[in-house]
Amino acid sequence: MPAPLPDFRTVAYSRTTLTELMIPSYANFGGKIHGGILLSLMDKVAYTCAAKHAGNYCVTVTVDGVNFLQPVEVGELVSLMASINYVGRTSLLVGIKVIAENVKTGIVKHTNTSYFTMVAKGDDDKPTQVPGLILETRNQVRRYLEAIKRKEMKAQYADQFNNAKSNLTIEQELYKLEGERCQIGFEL
Ligand SMILES: CC(=O)SCCNC(=O)CCNC(=O)[C@H](O)C(C)(C)COP(=O)(O)OP(=O)(O)OC[C@H]1O[C@@H](n2cnc3c(N)ncnc32)[C@H](O)[C@@H]1OP(=O)(O)O
Repeated sequence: MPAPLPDFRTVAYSRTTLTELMIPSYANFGGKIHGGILLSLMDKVAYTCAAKHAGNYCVTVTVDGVNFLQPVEVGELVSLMASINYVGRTSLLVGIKVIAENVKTGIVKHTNTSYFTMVAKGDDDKPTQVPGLILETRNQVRRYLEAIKRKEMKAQYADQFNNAKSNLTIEQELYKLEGERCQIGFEL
């Protein structure tokens, strides 16, 4: 029988940093690192952090805030710092900060901060409860509260967008295409 999970774990318990050298095979035709490589590394560090907190395998459910703000170059050292910002019953929100360092100049750039929602799965492959989170600093409390706000606002946005989509009629909104860079290539 597996050992019972503790009721609560600290943020520090699962905090994870992954550092990887950007090698030439990671580059796109323009010589910069593929976004997909960075996404894959982000998924890896999110998984490690979430699984460590949960004490179980986890799956990625949603990814928020992926904006590649600055290109990453071959030869740079990319570090991905992940920590648990929030826990629900079976879900965890992992915040990931990505930085890239030029080893010659020492210049460090912040390339993005993203949020991965992961869900812990039990041996039956069903979502399973995760330990609660012990918040030990004001920053951890702030991140937890931000995560609650993010969840509330996402739910509101999803409702509003679904509503707007179901009320959308082409005839009423057609005027919005004026000035857009598209042409209607059939008879409406
Ligand atoms: C493209 C890829 O590579 S995907 C990579 C790997 N990812 C996967 O395989 C995930 C596949 N998806 C799944 O297995 C399922 O949809 C699950 C486990 C994520 C959710 O299963 P469900 O049957 O909907 O479970 P349930 O309704 O109990 O929700 C479980 C948790 O997920 C959360 N959840 C479900 N959908 C979402 C969503 N869209 N956004 C945020 N959280 C979500 C729920 O809020 C709940 O969290 P809580 O327990 O903390 O309150």
